[in-house]
Amino acid sequence: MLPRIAYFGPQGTFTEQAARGFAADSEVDSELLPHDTVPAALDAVRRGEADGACVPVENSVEGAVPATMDALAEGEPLVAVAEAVLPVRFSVLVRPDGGPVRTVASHPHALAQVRHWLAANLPDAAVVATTSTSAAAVAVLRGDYDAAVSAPVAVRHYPLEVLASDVADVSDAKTRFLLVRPPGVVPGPTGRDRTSIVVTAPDRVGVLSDVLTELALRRINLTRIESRPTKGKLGEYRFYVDFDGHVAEPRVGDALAALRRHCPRTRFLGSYPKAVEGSPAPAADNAEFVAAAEWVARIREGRGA
Ligand SMILES: O=C(O)C(=O)Cc1ccccc1
Repeated sequence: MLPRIAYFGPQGTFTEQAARGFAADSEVDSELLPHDTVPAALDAVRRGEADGACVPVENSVEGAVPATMDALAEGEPLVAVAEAVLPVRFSVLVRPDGGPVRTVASHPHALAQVRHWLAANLPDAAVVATTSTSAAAVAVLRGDYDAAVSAPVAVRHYPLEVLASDVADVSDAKTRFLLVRPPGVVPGPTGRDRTSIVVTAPDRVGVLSDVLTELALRRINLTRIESRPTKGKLGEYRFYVDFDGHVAEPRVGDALAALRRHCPRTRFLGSYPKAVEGSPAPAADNAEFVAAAEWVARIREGRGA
């Protein structure tokens, strides 16, 4: 389906593992193209150099990945067609000839997830943020830092040694990744789908409540809401909203139309199968929406009351 998949790299990131999973599910052999930042991976798709991009979107311990959220809300629209959830446990990598560990580098999300481990095991090491976990491994190889908190696969790509493996303050931490591509025909509903949108709320009383009420009225289960500043006016926010259901379902379509009336700056970020079983499948209530729409149609056609 997507012959060229850009991903947040370089080689050996957790995102590469997720991209490999998406590639394995594809009917075609996909080429995986590493990019050093999330915006660079997304821009490769916008420029037509890749057919899709795999990016991290949120983590069960650290929350949203802001770089992904901002880059999906701005620029040419991209739409998610699949998600993956991976367990996240880290390896701490050092140079084989390395001496004492004075500096430890990694992606801020990784560092936040091993804070206790670092305090207990490398209390004197200075902590340095890098663009990704594997960028940290590359920097250690170069001699910039002494240790990298990396994905376990990174050691297959870089000649480093494992100082510690299976490192995580929270043992069942998970990260969610999206596969996005330019807008096209939305893959059909599976009965266990998620829809993602980003809403820029006008500055007026009750607007967020209006948005959430449109979902609640239709018994649509909200699965995530995050706010980020628009970077324009102080106090102006975007809301990233995920909920159960698919745009093809009447009640989801109704809700989206109603939301858009409250917030004309609403962007559709995709309807795609959920990677994890969560709340009940939303299909059960669609029949009510279809029956109600048919009733109105009959009235309009003079066939009922
Ligand atoms: O840097 C990586 O390896 C990523 O893919 C981002 C990330 C960082 C920390 C946990 C999960 C994903």
